Amino acid sequence: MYTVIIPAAGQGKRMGSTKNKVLLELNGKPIIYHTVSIFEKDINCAAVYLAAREEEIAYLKDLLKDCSKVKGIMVGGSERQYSIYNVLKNIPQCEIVMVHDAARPFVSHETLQVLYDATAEKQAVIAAVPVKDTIKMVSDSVIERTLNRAALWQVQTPQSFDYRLLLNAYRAAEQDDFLGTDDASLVERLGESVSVIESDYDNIKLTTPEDLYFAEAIMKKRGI
Ligand SMILES: Nc1ccn([C@@H]2O[C@H](COP(=O)(O)OP(=O)(O)OP(=O)(O)O)[C@@H](O)[C@H]2O)c(=O)n1
Ligand SMILES: C[C@](O)(CO)[C@H](O)COP(=O)(O)O
Repeated sequence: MYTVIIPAAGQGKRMGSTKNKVLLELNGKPIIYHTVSIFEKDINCAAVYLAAREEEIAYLKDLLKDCSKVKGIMVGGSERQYSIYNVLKNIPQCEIVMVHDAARPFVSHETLQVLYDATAEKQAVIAAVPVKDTIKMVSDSVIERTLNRAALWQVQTPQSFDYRLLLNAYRAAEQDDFLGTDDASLVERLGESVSVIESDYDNIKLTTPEDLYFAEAIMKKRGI
């Protein structure tokens, strides 16, 4: 069984909304509700912990009161990494811990199962998809070089780890004042190997307003 940490304490600045984007509704329910519901239904998930903005904790507790796997909602920090760390260091010890963005409400049960099985063998495994576009490094509007697309993956969450390894990685990042944009990068800098499993292109992060159109399309396709 695994524990999942769901960071939900962002602001959604790039979404341009007046409220935290994970509280915006899709099909009559807040995005965070859709995300938590996936883990509530996942047979291998034992416990769900959320990082939330202090002023939204009471609302989330009420919204998620029927989700029996939600064991705690803790206050987040000013950066995604700080939000996750605050939860990670306050949850009961477990074997496998996953981190999944509240803003990714379309992760599939198949991806969760593949990640879970892989983490039994490897200590760090993340969901990702092969990059579809050609990616170039640009400096001052001039191309420096074209990267080898065959080696590029666009990383997502869930990111799944041996609990001790992730805790050590977060502690080391704090000590070194390192701020990463995902959890794997904290483990990578310890020199530990992180594996990738192929997820799917529906597992988008709702980041900018146009992502809401894609979300509508994904829900329509799934008959939600
Ligand atoms: N201080 C923060 C920042 C982000 N997150 C969470 O981390 C996930 C991924 O972050 P992102 O998509 O960047 O969300 P925001 O930080 O809200 O977006 P923006 O950067 O546009 O403000 C989201 O579920 C978000 O709620 C968090 O828990 N604490
Ligand atoms: C963890 C993540 O979802 C992987 O794509 C992403 O890096 C979150 O970063 P953001 O900078 O908060 O969008």
